[in-house]
Amino acid sequence: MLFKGGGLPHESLALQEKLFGAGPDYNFMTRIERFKNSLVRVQHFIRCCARYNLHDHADKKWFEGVAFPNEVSVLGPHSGMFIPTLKEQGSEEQIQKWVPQAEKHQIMGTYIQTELGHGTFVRGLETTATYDPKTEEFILNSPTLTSIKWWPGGLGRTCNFGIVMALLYIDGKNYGMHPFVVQLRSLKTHEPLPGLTMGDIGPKFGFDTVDNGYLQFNHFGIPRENMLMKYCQVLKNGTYTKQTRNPKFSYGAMIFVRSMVVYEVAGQGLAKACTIAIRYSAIRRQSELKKSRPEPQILDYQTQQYKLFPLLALAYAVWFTGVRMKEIYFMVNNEIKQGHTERLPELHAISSGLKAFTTSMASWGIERCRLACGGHGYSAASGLPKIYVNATGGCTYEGENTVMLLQCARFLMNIYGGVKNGRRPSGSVNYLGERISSRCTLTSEFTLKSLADAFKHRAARMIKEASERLNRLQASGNDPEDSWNLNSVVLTKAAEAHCHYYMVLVFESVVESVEDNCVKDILRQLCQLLALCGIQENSGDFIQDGFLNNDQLELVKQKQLSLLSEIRPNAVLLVDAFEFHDVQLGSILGRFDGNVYENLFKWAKKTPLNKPEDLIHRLLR
Ligand SMILES: CCCCCCCCCCCCCC(=O)SCCNC(=O)CCNC(=O)[C@H](O)C(C)(C)COP(=O)(O)OP(=O)(O)OC[C@H]1O[C@@H](n2cnc3c(N)ncnc32)[C@H](O)[C@@H]1OP(=O)(O)O
Ligand SMILES: Cc1cc2nc3c(=O)[nH]c(=O)nc-3n(C[C@H](O)[C@H](O)[C@H](O)COP(=O)(O)OP(=O)(O)OC[C@H]3O[C@@H](n4cnc5c(N)ncnc54)[C@H](O)[C@@H]3O)c2cc1C
Repeated sequence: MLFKGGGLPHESLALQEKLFGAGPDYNFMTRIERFKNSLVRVQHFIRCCARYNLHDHADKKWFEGVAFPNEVSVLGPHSGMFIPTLKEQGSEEQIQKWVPQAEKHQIMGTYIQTELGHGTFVRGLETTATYDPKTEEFILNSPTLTSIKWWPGGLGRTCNFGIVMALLYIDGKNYGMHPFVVQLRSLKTHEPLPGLTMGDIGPKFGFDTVDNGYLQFNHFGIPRENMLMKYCQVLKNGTYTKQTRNPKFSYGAMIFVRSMVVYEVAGQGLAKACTIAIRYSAIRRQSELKKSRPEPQILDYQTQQYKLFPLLALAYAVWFTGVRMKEIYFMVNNEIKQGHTERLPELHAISSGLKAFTTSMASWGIERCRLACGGHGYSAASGLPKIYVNATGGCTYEGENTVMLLQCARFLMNIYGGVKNGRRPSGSVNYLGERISSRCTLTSEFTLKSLADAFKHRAARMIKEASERLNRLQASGNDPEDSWNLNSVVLTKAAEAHCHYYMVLVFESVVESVEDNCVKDILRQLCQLLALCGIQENSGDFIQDGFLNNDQLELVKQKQLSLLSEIRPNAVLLVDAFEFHDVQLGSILGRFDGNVYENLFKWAKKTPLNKPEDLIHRLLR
């Protein structure tokens, strides 16, 4: 119950749907078959939403977890970006016009921003939307090869609508990037409309079930009413008006998805991988621990525990951080709706930083889980390759991770600069207003408070040093931009240290809030392990200014090792607590019943290469 909350009823409903549990094995399908299979599931999912009255985004998400296990659903961009952007950036009339159709899936949309030549640098996008007051239309055009839209999910074959980000031109003047609602395909024939050249961009590392696409505009007209006009308007005569609000509001869809990715992608992906690797390590026996004794479960090897338990602790930490990130998003977004925009920069910084920090950690962790499963981890039957390729996409989409860390660092530098000028920081950065203590309070007890304080010290010091280095670079004659670039490695490390502290702090607060003493003790062990591993892996950061000494580092190592034995008896229960159904895991190694070998054998016999096939037979004969 620590995890699922309201999710169980919707998962159970979805599990009753035969279509979601049955069908050919995903691993044996070609990309086209995977895509078709996914479309059949999408259609069934849409029918289920109507049948069970599923309207709420969270309810649908639980249902989707079973309907599209370990795949990214092509509905993701529709429900995660198209609808939220309509709601957040549309006027009341525009919301009334498009949102009900979109929610009933009568129109299917995506978010069309990235181009062949630019993804990261949004201000460098080239697609134009030129207003023509005579026809009261915007003319969308792709003026160059590099301006062709590239990557949007569902654009290739599925979607008939999209929100296109394009540069608004009126009377030759460039008003910057704006969102436009564009019908892409006929609602009758599903053919692309004249003036549009579009298709799928081809096979990828993962995301087989998503038709990421391209789109080239050839002077394509859309009605004036199709520019999303909540914050900016273009009147019939071409007059441009805008509310005196932050121009970065048009980046709102990205903040939303980044905030969700921490839980939905990093948290879920790593928790699934840990479930598979730890369950498997409990049934797999190998070698001898003691002569002439039965082979031990591989989970009894300390080295195996050392590989997996820190990842288990990380999975819990990322999960809790993801839940907190969602709460913060909805809280600040509500404030923004009431006109209070003060916390937008902090929301942008923390969502960018955590999206980058957690997807990188999860991606690395999932691969470690796969390696920990030995040979069978390399088989698709483990389910781990599929989890990895989908989760690691999160390091790139919605803002490449290095770039996101630099956005977080930019905010930290602003705040630290403000503190130097006497301003008091608040929220996630309030610690930057405190005096950095040089005294380390870590003792062999390793209280969660003392551990969190160590991460606070590290983050504050690294932010201070990044800021001072930036100033030094400028003082020695570099201009601000070059100074930033020459300091950017240091800046990303400072942003990571900030996010790391935030994650430890969230975990600590969850442990403190648990009432059941037994659960609290077990979670405390995990939280300690997370923090101690963080200290050991980054020990240079903690000893550089003499905060930790060698004796304390030795204590850290000792406690880490003793925690491995303490966590061992609960390890399998701790992954069972995530409550992933076998259907969601899609893994023979991670089966709940532990019946791995029999099912691996059955699975291998079904592989298409074992079927009679003329050409192969002839070539081999
Ligand atoms: C629900 C679904 C969940 C699960 C989904 C799973 C499936 C997913 C399927 C996959 C789906 C994948 C879908 C996809 O992938 S959709 C495509 C996603 N694309 C990106 O994410 C592009 C990344 N690039 C950018 O966002 C911008 O270009 C950046 C941010 C890098 C620079 O931008 P720019 O050059 O314009 O800015 P600046 O650096 O000069 O800074 C100027 C000022 O602006 C502030 N600033 C910047 N940005 C924001 C902001 N957002 N809110 C508030 N403020 C912001 C900034 O702090 C600075 O403030 P100050 O320092 O001056 O005070
Ligand atoms: C699976 C997937 C799904 C996607 N779905 C969508 C979608 O639905 N809609 C959509 O519009 N887009 C989508 N995208 C595109 C995605 O948002 C972009 O690929 C992403 O924002 C990264 O931009 P880029 O490709 O331009 O990377 P680049 O910016 O070219 O990154 C390449 C390298 O350059 C570095 N770099 C770039 N700029 C800087 C800088 N300022 N400072 C330091 N280093 C820098 C990066 O760190 C990276 O190492 C998707 C991408 C993927 C992989």
